Amino acid sequence: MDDVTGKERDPTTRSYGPTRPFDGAQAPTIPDAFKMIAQTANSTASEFPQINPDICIVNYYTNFGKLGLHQDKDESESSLTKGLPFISISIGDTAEFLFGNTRDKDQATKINLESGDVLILGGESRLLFHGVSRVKTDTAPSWLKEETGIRPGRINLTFRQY
Ligand SMILES: O=C(O)CCC(=O)C(=O)O
Ligand SMILES: [Fe+2]
Repeated sequence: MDDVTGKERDPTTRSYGPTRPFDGAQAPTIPDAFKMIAQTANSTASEFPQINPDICIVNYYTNFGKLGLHQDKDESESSLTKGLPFISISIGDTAEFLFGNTRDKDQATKINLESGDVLILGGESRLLFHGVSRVKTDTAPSWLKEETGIRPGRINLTFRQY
């Protein structure tokens, strides 16, 4: 697998760079094992191009966590024009995930993203509005809690190519 230097995202300016904004630390590379999972998932969605991820955003949601409807459009113009997919992996408690063509949550479609679910938005769906309306308390698989001691809440990883 190619060794692509990771990028850090500055949530304030919504831009990507080689270093972490608050302390200047170099962005680490994405572990090969993580990349492998993302790229294997990517290859099952054969209608979308294959990416070589250089960004992995990790979001942790407590059981009160939410994320408003938004579009992911901070990646390069070329990446967005080509509709390069992002691959999202959910771990822990189930999320109620919304997506739609506008920012209006009343018109959005609601699905559950359970632990282990993979969601891929690419091609024409790359710029869909999406967000998390709630995280459902104590819905993580019991084996996951027992084997890892994962704390309550949800972890989401999204892999992208800048
Ligand atoms: O947590 C999720 O499922 C979505 C995360 C997301 O939309 C993002 O990081 O841009
Ligand atoms: Fe997003």
